[in-house]
Amino acid sequence: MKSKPEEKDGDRSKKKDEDKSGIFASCSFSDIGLHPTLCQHLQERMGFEVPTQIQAQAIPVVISGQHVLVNAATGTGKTIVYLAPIVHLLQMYEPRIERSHGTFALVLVPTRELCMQVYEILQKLLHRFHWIVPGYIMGGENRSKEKARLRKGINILIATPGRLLDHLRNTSSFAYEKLRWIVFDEADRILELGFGKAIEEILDILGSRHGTFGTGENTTAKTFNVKRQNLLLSATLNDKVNQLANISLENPIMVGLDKKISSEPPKPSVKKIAFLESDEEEIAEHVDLAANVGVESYNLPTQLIQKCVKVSCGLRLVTLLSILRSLLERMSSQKIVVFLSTCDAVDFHYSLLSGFRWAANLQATEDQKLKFIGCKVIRLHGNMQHEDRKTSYQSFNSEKSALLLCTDVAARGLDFPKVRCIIQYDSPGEASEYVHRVGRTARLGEKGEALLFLQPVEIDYLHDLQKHGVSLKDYPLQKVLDSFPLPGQKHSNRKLISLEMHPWVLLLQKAVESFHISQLKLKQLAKDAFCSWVRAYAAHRGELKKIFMVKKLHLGHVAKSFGLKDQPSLVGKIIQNSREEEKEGPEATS
Ligand SMILES: Nc1ncnc2c1ncn2[C@@H]1O[C@H](COP(=O)(O)OP(=O)(O)OP(=O)(O)O)[C@@H](O)[C@H]1O
Repeated sequence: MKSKPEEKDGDRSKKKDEDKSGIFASCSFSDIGLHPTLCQHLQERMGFEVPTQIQAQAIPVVISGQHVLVNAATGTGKTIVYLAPIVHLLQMYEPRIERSHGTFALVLVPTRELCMQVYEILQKLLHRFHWIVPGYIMGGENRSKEKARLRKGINILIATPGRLLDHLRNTSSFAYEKLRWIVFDEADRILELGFGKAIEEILDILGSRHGTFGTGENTTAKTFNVKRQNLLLSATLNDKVNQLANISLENPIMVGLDKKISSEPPKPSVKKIAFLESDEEEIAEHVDLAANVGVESYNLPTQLIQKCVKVSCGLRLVTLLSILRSLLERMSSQKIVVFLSTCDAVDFHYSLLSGFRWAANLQATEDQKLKFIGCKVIRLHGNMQHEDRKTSYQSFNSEKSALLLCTDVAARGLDFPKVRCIIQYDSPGEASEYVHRVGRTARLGEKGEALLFLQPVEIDYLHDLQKHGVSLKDYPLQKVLDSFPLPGQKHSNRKLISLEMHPWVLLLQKAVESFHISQLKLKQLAKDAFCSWVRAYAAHRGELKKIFMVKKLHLGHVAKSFGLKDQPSLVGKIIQNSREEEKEGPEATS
């Protein structure tokens, strides 16, 4: 580490340029057919000098009017892939479209946060096209205000599926006769969240289900003469995308980045999904992505550093605390996201991490202790009040340095700037979820690090990831623990000892337990979190059940990971139920 600063900076910027060269295309926005005003706006007001590779490949296809499925790595600019062509085509309408004409484009997203994010980008994009009205509708918002906005007219509408269906059924003034585009952003997640039936009903009402496009069949009294174009976008392909493609796309074109990223201009990676001959019509009705992609090798950002923290259950909490502290000491200004499996677990860790004060000397008075986590701690999950959820989202967006504790509600699509590290404290389940979670960092060629916590009994999960081309290095835990100063001990004196007996671990565990004792509310949160965590663990599905086996859990150690000395009593029942369910077959995730 003795290199001259100038060399280091030079190397760094060279490395950064190399990282970015695989992301951007060597053409301009006007080369791919966008209107000059829009190109100028993208460049000058939004700071997008050139299109990303996926934008260069997909935008011309979207403009051509065909149904499209876009598959590209996280953080490569898929939002612009659909918003820019829609704005481009809508602003060309002669005479100009008006608000009262109703909705021309509908964008369906799985979460409220993504709804707000897409809406904000759309607002920016429409700056020069003031006559096109954007809007959003989503769960948690005031229905009557939404009704009023729909009555006035929203030309490009961003929506979550439940609330959209609600308005389609109950808001008679919602005008969508001119609907031309339906976009599914993070398509598979919409189905995973259980919106499958809602989507089918939405497509039926809108007359946009496969086989009924624009015919008015199965639709309400409103008739449709407009040519429809449906678009699906996701960083991962799986059965759910397949399912949605089957019901919503007609002869789709699939656009995706080549797996091998090079600095060459983008090769067209556009393929027509194969359809069978007409005598096999019944089968030909279905797009079989699974057959096209096999076991998909996921596109992960090449500059992303991925590591696995192998640690037994009883040491999980102190390990998490130590890693967070080490990360924040390494770089005081940075953003970190920690994914947990349940809302209760988020609430418990939020209370602990935002309140826990510390001094290496255990005799220190409260006044002498400092916050263990020296940055703002924010939580985000689906059981929070709508307004609190909004505040958390906005706050993590704008903070320079913060720690976000969240469930998978933040796993998809969210584009928080400058997130440096993703910690998957609870495992993600499907490999595709791993990809989306880590995708909140290392966006658009930026640096990023991802750490996955696994217990020694769960190590087979790494093989599961490997099947999808994802491989992780070991996290140097011992080294990190050794780096913390202890009263009366010099760094160099430390011997290699087991993690359980590591003096830093023992000291920290003791401090957490005494903090716990002093906080009555925390104990209840810990108990609730413990129970829901075990329930979620027992709810792993399919093959994952063989890796995350609830009967292999040492419940005393699980309790310790929530700072509890004993395991709460309710848990015996949960285990018993889950074992019975294990015999009966998979259960729904909690
Ligand atoms: N051409 C461009 N030039 C520079 N920045 C861009 C360009 N296009 C998009 N971006 C920026 O790239 C970031 C990632 O874009 P976006 O959120 O659309 O990615 P994504 O592919 O949809 O990711 P995910 O799969 O996680 O949803 C955003 O901050 C966006 O503003």
